[in-house]
Amino acid sequence: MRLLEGKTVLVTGASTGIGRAAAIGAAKHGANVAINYAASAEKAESCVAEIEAAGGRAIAVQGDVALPETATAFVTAAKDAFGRIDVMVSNAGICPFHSFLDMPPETLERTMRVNLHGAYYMCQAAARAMVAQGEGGAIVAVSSISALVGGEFQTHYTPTKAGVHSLMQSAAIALGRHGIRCNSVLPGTILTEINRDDLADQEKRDRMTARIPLGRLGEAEDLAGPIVFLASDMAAYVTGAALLVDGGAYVNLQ
Ligand SMILES: NC(=O)C1=CN([C@@H]2O[C@H](COP(=O)(O)OP(=O)(O)OC[C@H]3O[C@@H](n4cnc5c(N)ncnc54)[C@H](OP(=O)(O)O)[C@@H]3O)[C@@H](O)[C@H]2O)C=CC1
Ligand SMILES: C[C@H](O)[C@@H]1OC(=O)[C@H](O)[C@@H]1O
Repeated sequence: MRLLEGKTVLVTGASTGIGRAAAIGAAKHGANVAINYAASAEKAESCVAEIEAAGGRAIAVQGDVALPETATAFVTAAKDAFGRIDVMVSNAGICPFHSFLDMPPETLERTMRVNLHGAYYMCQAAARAMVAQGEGGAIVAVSSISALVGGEFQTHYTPTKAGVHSLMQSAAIALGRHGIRCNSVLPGTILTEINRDDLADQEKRDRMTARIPLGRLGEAEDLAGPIVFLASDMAAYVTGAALLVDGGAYVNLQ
């Protein structure tokens, strides 16, 4: 069964990793897909090419999500290309690992602007278009297990993920009357570009893996199904929810 047939799905940060897997997963379920990226034009175009090669339709739009104008331009481009907006997957994010006591203010501020402000602007722009359209919609934000637990070298990052989780809860209330559902996924540790250097430390990698009841770190594709589900009418009565996709890591205290 194709869960997103004829819908337009927008995905931020879809040149690589979770966003790319979500975009390709949505296209496999029949969606027309608009992807945003910041720097990786070739990878974004290869995502579009992969979708088109499988018979789908996709466009790539460059833009820094930290800027509010990127959100309006992205939503406008998607609407121009496909005629409507049904789903926003707010995924773009950065995690420049750094110790707390000497955190450079610019690293803190950039992480906040990309991860939290970027999600805010994108979800707001999509919601405005959905309200104007008058047929509801779905927003899925990629938060993190890090919304619930800390990280020594992520003191600038984990608050942004808690913020995204909270944003979906408040937006669910604000947008319920318009038939717009707002949910988040909370990935555990997923092998992508964002943690390639961090997980080059084999001892850390083994330690992280040992905590996971399902016995392995995640792959970007592990998020595609949960995101497509929350975006689809299968989740018609799900809003304000957060779905852990972590192989069981969070519940494994001892
Ligand atoms: N990997 C993990 O373990 C986990 C990841 N997450 C979250 O998943 C999301 C995706 O990360 P992941 O796939 O792992 O990492 P990747 O580094 O593979 O992907 C990040 C994506 O975000 C884009 N991006 C970065 N900065 C900007 C920006 N300013 N404007 C627009 N796009 C931007 C990148 O595009 P470009 O390359 O063009 O710059 C890229 O497409 C993030 O929000 C992250 O916090 C959550 C939990 C766990
Ligand atoms: C980038 C990290 O490896 C990753 O990001 C998250 O949100 C997870 O909690 C992991 O720490």
